[in-house]
Amino acid sequence: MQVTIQSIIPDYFTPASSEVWSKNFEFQPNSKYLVKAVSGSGKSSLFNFIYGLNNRFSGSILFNDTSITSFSEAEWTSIRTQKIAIVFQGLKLFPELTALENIQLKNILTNHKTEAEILDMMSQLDVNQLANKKAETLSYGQQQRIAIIRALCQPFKLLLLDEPFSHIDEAQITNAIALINNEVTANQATLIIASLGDTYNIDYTKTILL
Ligand SMILES: Nc1ncnc2c1ncn2[C@@H]1O[C@H](COP(=O)(O)OP(=O)(O)OP(=O)(O)O)[C@@H](O)[C@H]1O
Repeated sequence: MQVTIQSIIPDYFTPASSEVWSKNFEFQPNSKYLVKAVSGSGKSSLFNFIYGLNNRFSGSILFNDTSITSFSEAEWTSIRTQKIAIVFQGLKLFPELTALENIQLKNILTNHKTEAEILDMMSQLDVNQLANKKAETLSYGQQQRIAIIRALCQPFKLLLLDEPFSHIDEAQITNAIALINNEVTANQATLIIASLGDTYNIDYTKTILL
């Protein structure tokens, strides 16, 4: 999916000069981007704009050739189930649900992965033994790995990851990147990772500064 941003500026803060704010930029289909941002430069805002959770900006965002302001709530629901997957900086897991129940939330709607496939993904990230534990009982790094797997258990053409590895050790980051790369390729999707500084070992099409 092509995502075009045209002269976007948040309504509620004045960003510093960057390669994104106030500029025109196209995130191309089947491409990988690192968005490097210092804290407070607005990367969570950018992701919330693209995900349709926050419309407090001027300028335009287009998916392929369609402005996102034209989407109805029903269309956004469909987009968030079928087209865009996300790992929020704050993860947004449901604390009372188990790890597996959290992962299944969108998968149940789309039948994208079998339970065996999900458990295999969990074992690749060494969280399979946590499947039946409530999310609130897991460490933050374990929750991050659950949130990553949840994002991968739906169809998507765009995967947004907001500091997804901040509490994960090197070995598990390597495993997570392998899993993410596989699923991005299988879905023929665009990947956008936001990071405060780490670049990770990913074959980016482009790194942009926010
Ligand atoms: N809903 C809001 N209303 C008003 N100001 C906001 C709102 N959300 C964010 N801001 C402000 O906008 C700026 C960017 O916030 P944002 O969370 O997008 O940055 P960020 O780069 O993701 O930050 P961090 O990496 O520290 O989480 C900050 O100055 C923040 O205080």
